[in-house]
Amino acid sequence: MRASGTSGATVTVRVPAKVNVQLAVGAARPDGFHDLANVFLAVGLYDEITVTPSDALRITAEGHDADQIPLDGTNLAARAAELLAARHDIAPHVHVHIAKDIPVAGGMAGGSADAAGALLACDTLWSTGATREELLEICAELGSDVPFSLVGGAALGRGRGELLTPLPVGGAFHWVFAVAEGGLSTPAVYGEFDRLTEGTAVPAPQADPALLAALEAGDAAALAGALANDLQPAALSLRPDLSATLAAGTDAGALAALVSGSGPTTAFLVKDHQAAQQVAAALTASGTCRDVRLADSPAPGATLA
Ligand SMILES: C[C@](O)(CO)[C@H](O)COP(=O)(O)OP(=O)(O)OC[C@H]1O[C@@H](n2ccc(N)nc2=O)[C@H](O)[C@@H]1O
Ligand SMILES: Nc1ncnc2c1ncn2[C@@H]1O[C@H](COP(=O)(O)OP(=O)(O)OP(=O)(O)O)[C@@H](O)[C@H]1O
Repeated sequence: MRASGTSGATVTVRVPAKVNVQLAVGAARPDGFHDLANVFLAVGLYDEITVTPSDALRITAEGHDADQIPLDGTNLAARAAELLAARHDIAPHVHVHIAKDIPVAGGMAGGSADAAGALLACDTLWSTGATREELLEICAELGSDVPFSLVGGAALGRGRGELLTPLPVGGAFHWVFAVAEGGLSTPAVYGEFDRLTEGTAVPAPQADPALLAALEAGDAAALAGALANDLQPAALSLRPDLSATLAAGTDAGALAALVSGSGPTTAFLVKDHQAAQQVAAALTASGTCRDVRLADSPAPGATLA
């Protein structure tokens, strides 16, 4: 096994959050996952992952909600470092520092971003020579959303969301995010989807051509008309209070509103930065969320800082 230290070098990677502009969910598969047509869009809220050679694998975190993530081997960033190291016969002796800005357990793929960031940072630090395909394979092992965190931009995720096809985006889209009190467990939301659809024929998930065309054209009004999240009824069933947040944003002039992924963060598509300020102010005044964030899309994937 080769030593992992490279003369005190430090590598920093910046990784975006995501919103699912379409999340079409099929029936549960025998392995417990659901087949998806998952249209990911990376948004400009970022976590920053810094890795430094150390005498053992160590995780530290700072920033918003940093106290809510585990600092042991269950942290997805630690698992990413370990998986890459094991494949390349390297000792995973690295200090991974996570500067967190993506809401935790909010349906914005914060943990997935940290995993993709740690993977790219360690790969750079250790000069493993891994191909992009190998990194994507490790990402898929870490979680369904992790490949997209590496790639960024916009992409259609098939399978359980890990099989990506990049999508063209013809312009900038502006978003306001309302961060809810507490979090929602992703398996619990998929479980609630199963409960709500029990006894019905769940159709095979398909990407909506009108939504893909709106993305390609950079047409916010058309995208607003096509936004869809099959997990939204399940998230609202577990968190009925989110309806008031959705209403507060649409009443304030958002083009459209939806639950972000498995929630409980809610996402508001707006026309421009002025509308974003207006919707953000109304959401804050509504008292229906604990924080409000503005972000543009698309954003690049995991990038060396
Ligand atoms: C809701 C989304 O964020 C939308 O992008 C993702 O589908 C969830 O992706 P993720 O958090 O990376 O999820 P994973 O860590 O792969 O899986 C966590 C759990 O979510 C459920 N899960 C996840 C993905 C999927 N296609 N079907 C599922 O049923 C399963 O119960 C799984 O055990
Ligand atoms: N590096 C990490 N950052 C955030 N959460 C992590 C991390 N590692 C493990 N976790 C755990 O994973 C759980 C999900 O957190 P995360 O922020 O990824 O949720 P999410 O944004 O809803 O994910 P997704 O949108 O992919 O479903 C949390 O309960 C947290 O304790």
